[in-house]
Amino acid sequence: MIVVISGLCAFCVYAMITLFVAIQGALVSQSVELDALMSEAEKIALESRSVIDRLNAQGFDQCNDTLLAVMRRELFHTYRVRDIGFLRDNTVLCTTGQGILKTPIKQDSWDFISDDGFSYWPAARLALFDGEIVAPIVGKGLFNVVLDTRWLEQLAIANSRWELVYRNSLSQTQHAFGDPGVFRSLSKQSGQDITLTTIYSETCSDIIPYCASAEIKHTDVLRRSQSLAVFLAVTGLVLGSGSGLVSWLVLKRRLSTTQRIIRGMRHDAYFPLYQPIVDLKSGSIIGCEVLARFRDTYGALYPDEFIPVLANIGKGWQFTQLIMQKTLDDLNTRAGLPDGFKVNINLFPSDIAQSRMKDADISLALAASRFNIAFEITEDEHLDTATAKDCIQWIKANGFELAVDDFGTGYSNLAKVRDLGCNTLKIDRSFVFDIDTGGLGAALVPLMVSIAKELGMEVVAEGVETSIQATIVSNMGVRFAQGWAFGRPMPASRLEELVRQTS
Ligand SMILES: Nc1nc2c(ncn2[C@@H]2O[C@@H]3COP(=O)(O)O[C@H]4[C@@H](O)[C@H](n5cnc6c(=O)[nH]c(N)nc65)O[C@@H]4COP(=O)(O)O[C@H]3[C@H]2O)c(=O)[nH]1
Repeated sequence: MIVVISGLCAFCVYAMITLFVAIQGALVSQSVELDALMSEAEKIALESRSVIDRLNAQGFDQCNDTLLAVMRRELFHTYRVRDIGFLRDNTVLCTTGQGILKTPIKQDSWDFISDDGFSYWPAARLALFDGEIVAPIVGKGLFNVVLDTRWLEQLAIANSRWELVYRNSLSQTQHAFGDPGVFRSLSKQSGQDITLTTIYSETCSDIIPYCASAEIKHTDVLRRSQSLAVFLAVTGLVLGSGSGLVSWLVLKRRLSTTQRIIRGMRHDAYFPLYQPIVDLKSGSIIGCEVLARFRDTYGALYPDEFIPVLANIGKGWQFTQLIMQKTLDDLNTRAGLPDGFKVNINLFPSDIAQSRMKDADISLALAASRFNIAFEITEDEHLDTATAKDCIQWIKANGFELAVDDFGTGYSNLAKVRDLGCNTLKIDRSFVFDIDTGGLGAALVPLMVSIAKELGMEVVAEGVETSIQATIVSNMGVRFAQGWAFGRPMPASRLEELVRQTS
């Protein structure tokens, strides 16, 4: 579902961007085409008006062969006039196309008249060269001309509706050519307007009293450019499915964290780091806590991710043995670490509850090592069983120490700690982090210290990040501490170096 949604989202975003680009492109080409339309309209208007003015200036008052010859010569020299007519009293008497008319044609009254006296018939129906055509006519005095608008039609914007209007000195407009009603008269001299459905442009000429406008629907922008639509569809599909694929891979990778954690056991992904434990009085490093790390080809995972999974899938003991063995391999050869150096190793509650530790080869190897091994356990209901108690007895009888981890959180309480016969109490870092600003720890740590002393236990403060915190917990009677103030979890070689420096 996420894959489909993400693919669709990517497709929509992409489609919107492409549509926006296409609309901007359409707007630009609409303006260019409109300018070309206007320029052609200027040529038609100027040419037709000058033909009419020249003929009127020659003083003919009747239609004869001389006039027809003059009219035909004029027609011959024009590009944008198709026919010239001579008329009197609104009746066409002769035309360049048909000569002197046997039956003169009564001219309809004009649709509009310009400020300088030119009459217009924007869509006249007329017989021309034996055919009936619809063409604009303009006339003044004794002459009118049929305009050749084929260039205009060719220039007209495909799929766009467009209109050419005459604008008089009072800014009133009259339809002259194209699709009636398109022109809206934006208040500016020329302008553009994009609405939700259409793209509209208009421009007015400085030379002739005409304005041109064009309008295209957004949907037609794509229809107009079929190749753009195909491009949009293909690349959109590629992008949409690509994005879907990426989310699928991310999802798959996430889902397979458990697989990575399991595979990591076989592929040597786990290794231990060591965090120093410091004697606050002397400042020397008296031991370390073993903290597991995970790294495979996809990157690192942290204990908060893999420890609960390992516990859930029943791989706790296998993992504990692996870390113990690596710890021994790492530390045994480090001459810089003194005999009796304290090494704290974390156990899963199940390692004890199922008595895994008892008589295991790795437990015996640890017992035989030159280090003072302490097992860190978090108080847990499973430790109340007879099997667990038997295992704890075995642990103590074999010279190991027990430390209660994260004291003050979860199930831990002092009565149980006393019953288990723990040697060390590790105060959880949540009591330390705000101890210098009078947090909960400021009140509770002295209490924990005094009870631990009564029970004959050592106290380690976890998560000491600053020297101020170290001084405060030390003043509260805490003897040992662990935290970034003394070093982050580090490789054995670095630990050995630090021990040498501080001893
Ligand atoms: N904010 C802060 N954090 C500090 C500071 N100093 C140390 N820490 C972090 O606090 C955690 C202390 O270990 P933990 O309480 O035993 O808590 C451990 C432990 O319960 C468990 N764990 C780690 N390694 C093992 C292992 O090998 N076996 C088992 N069973 N559990 C392990 O995972 C927990 C988390 O381990 P990490 O992520 O390594 O986190 C470590 C350590 O990196 C500090 O000054 N400030």
